[in-house]
Amino acid sequence: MTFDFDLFVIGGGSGGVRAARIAAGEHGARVALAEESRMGGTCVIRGCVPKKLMIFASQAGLMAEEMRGYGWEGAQAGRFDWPVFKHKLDSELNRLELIYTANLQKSGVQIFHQRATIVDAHTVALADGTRKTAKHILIAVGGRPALPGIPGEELGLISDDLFLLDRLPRRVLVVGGGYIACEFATILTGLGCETVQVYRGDAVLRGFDRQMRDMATLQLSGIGIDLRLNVNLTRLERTGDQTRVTFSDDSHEDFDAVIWATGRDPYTGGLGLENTGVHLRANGAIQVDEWSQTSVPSIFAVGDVTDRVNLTPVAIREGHAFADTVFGGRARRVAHSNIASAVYLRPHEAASVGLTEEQACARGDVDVYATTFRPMRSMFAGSDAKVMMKLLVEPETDVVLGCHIFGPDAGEMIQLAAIPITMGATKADFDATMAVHPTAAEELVTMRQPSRRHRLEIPAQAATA
Ligand SMILES: Cc1cc2nc3c(=O)[nH]c(=O)nc-3n(C[C@H](O)[C@H](O)[C@H](O)COP(=O)(O)OP(=O)(O)OC[C@H]3O[C@@H](n4cnc5c(N)ncnc54)[C@H](O)[C@@H]3O)c2cc1C
Ligand SMILES: NC(=O)c1ccc[n+]([C@@H]2O[C@H](COP(=O)([O-])OP(=O)(O)OC[C@H]3O[C@@H](n4cnc5c(N)ncnc54)[C@H](O)[C@@H]3O)[C@@H](O)[C@H]2O)c1
Repeated sequence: MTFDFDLFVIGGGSGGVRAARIAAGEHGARVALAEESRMGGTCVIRGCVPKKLMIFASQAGLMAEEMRGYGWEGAQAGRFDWPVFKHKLDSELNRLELIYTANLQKSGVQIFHQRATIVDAHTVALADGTRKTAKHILIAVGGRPALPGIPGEELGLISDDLFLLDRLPRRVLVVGGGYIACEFATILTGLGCETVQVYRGDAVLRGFDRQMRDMATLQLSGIGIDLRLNVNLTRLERTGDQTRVTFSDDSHEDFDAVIWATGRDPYTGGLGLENTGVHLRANGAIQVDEWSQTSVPSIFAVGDVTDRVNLTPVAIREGHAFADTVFGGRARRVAHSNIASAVYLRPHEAASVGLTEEQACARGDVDVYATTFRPMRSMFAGSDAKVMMKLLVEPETDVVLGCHIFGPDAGEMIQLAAIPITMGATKADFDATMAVHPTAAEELVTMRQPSRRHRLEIPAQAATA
């Protein structure tokens, strides 16, 4: 049977673009890619990139405050001009989008700027009605913001909208306690919006190390966010140009904007998967094996649509491994353990790799080397901001199971700590490493004694059995 293409990729985001470029450019496959929106996907257009630029923009007030502590009398952030920033941001995203498109073209990928759906195991339908056949189909359609399912939810904004606003809201409510909610609340308050963040749990960043969650929770309030914990919303209504929010205790308040940051769902609806027999998980994510292959042998899926670890570098690795395996004759799997990540808060970021203290305790014995301190940089300026560094070590093997850093540029630090930890480094390897002085990161190689030792309690019956 002959096909129009060796590979048809649906979705021009992190995973899809990498897979298409490697399959076509390095392995000589005939590749097509369909993108219904802008090339680059979530990360480039409405995620990591614009978000990080906004984080940088948002830190002027904190920097001015710090500099006043260093003797720069009267240092002020000045007035933030959203239209000026927005214009620059738009130009930057246009530039990146063009680069992504050009790189695909240079690799020989045929691009269709339209939505694609699946007709059968080897056929894709484009929005203009044409059909294309391919030996393999790669689904890399990503995710979409999830709404909480309450009356009036359509009156709220989603994360995509933040990057499109004509003007910033004066008073804004951010709902959620995950990566997006915490980063967005940090951005908005830093840019001068009166920011309320509500979260239904007792500490933000569920899934992260508890001690770090507590520090992040404290910091959000410390930078001026009105953070309210153990709170839910029950309804949204329009009142003039305001959005009226009713909370779970029946109180209500008006905001210029409400932003949902209540998670993301795999974007599998309306994709035609019912025509194929591709198995989905309960949350709509595409079920794949270790090779990113679905239950239909010719169809593969990578990135957020598979809901494994929803981060850009993971989608890129999965796309690359797929292309090498299927078109390059080089079987490659992606290890989904020890994946480092960072939450870009200000002034201190929260960054992690490996097990949390809670996970390590549940798994077995663990020695915790942890320190919290005021770093010289902020202490001199008169700030109370504390840094936390933590290494979790398995006593029997001395292997470092996890590392957690809450501090300035923790994202940069965790990237480097992730290398030895991925290699299986022991605490002795960390100890043998000479410190770089004076840095905050030197604590990672100078913590001598465990702060606490957790030992797995073995039930008496099991111990004597
Ligand atoms: C606000 C925000 C901030 C983030 N920050 C970070 C961060 O700092 N670090 C990090 O690692 N990750 C971050 N992420 C997560 C990261 O963006 C995703 O994990 C990553 O983009 C997933 O890549 P993907 O290829 O799976 O999907 P996407 O990048 O979402 O790409 C999917 C593409 O498919 C297109 N598409 C969908 N359906 C169709 C169709 N039927 N036909 C044609 N095209 C289609 C979409 O338009 C989209 O362009 C962030 C996410 C958000 C929302
Ligand atoms: N810095 C980064 O690397 C970065 C930044 C942003 C996003 N991301 C990726 O994108 C993914 C999605 O981010 P996210 O913040 O949307 O998801 P998330 O899963 O991290 O957080 C969702 C939050 O919404 C809350 N929530 C869910 N349903 C709710 C409801 N009905 N009412 C009230 N609260 C509710 C949850 O308790 C949770 O706090 C992340 O898991 C991450 O993988 C990464």
